[in-house]
Amino acid sequence: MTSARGAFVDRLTAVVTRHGPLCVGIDPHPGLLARWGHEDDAAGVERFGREAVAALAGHVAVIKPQVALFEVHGSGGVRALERVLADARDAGLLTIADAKRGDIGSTMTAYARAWLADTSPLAADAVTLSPYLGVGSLTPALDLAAQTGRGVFVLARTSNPEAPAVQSAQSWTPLSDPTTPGMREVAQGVVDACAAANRARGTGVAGVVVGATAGTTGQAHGLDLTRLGAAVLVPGLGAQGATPDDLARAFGDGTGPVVPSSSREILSAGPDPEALRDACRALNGALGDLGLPAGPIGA
Ligand SMILES: O=c1ccn([C@@H]2O[C@H](COP(=O)(O)O)[C@@H](O)[C@H]2O)c(=O)[nH]1
Repeated sequence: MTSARGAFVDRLTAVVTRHGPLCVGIDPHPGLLARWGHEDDAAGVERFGREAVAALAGHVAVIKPQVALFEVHGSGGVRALERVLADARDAGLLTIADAKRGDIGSTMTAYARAWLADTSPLAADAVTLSPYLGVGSLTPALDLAAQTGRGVFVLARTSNPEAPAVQSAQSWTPLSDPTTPGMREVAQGVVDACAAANRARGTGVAGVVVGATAGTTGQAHGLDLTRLGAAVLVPGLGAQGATPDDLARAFGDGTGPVVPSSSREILSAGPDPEALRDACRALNGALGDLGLPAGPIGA
C-alpha cells in the first residue's frame, strides 16, 4: 500500500533539490537555551524549537529534533516536541525525529506507531533507529514507514569516537542480506540489510546514518552505499569537527541523496532569525558547491 503523501525518499529529494541538502538539528542544550533567552525547562524548549522552526521554514529542507533534549523535561517536554513537529509539518519542513529507537519486534511495533503512524501526535517524516537487536527487528517500523510514506534512518557508522569498536568489527551476516553472504564490517552489514529491505519494498524507506566525522581522518567512510536505494543522514558537521571538505572526501563518490546535519554550530548563530538563516545559507552554499547527490542512491 502506498501513502497519498508519496514515498519519503522522493519527498526528501524534492526539498533538498529546492533548498539545499542541509538538515538543521534542533538540539535545545542548556547553553543554547540560555543564549536564546530561554529557561532550561519544558516551556523553554518549546519556545526554542518553535522559534527555530519559524526562522527556518521555507529556507531549509529538513530539521532533526533531538528527542532526548525534549524528553529530559518529562511530559511537558514531550508535549513541546509534539508542538514543534506540528509547526514544522504546517510550515512544510520535513522532520527527522532523532530518537534512535530499537527493540524486539513486538515492542518495535509500538515505537513505530509513536513516530510513524498518521494518528500519532509525535509523527515525524522519519525517525532514527538503532539496529543492534538486528536489522530484522526493525521490520515493523520499515513496514509502517512504507505504508505511511515515511522513512527511517538506521545507524550504520555513527559519528562518535567510540563507534568503531562495534561498527568496524567483522561479522557474518548472511541472514540480513541473503544475496551477498559473507564476512563484512557490522556497519556494511547494516547498509546491506537496509538495501535488501528497500529492494523488497520497492521504495527507499530505509536510509542509513553515516557520521560526517568519517571524513576527518582524510579517508572516505569505507562503506559501499551504491546499492542502498535510499538517503544517507550525515550528522557531525560543525561542533563535532567535520567540515564540508570532509564530506567531499567521504561522499564524493556519487552516492546520494546525502543530507548533512548540523545542530549546535548552526543554532549558536541564533536567536536572531536572519542570523540563523544566514548561517544556513552559508553552509548550504558550501555544501551545494560540493555537488552532493540529491537523488536516491543506487535505486
Ligand atoms: O552518528 C550520529 C548520530 C546522531 N547524532 C546526533 O546528531 C546531533 C549532532 O549534534 P551537533 O551539535 O551538530 O554535534 C545530535 O543530536 C546527535 O545525537 C550524531 O551526532 N551522530
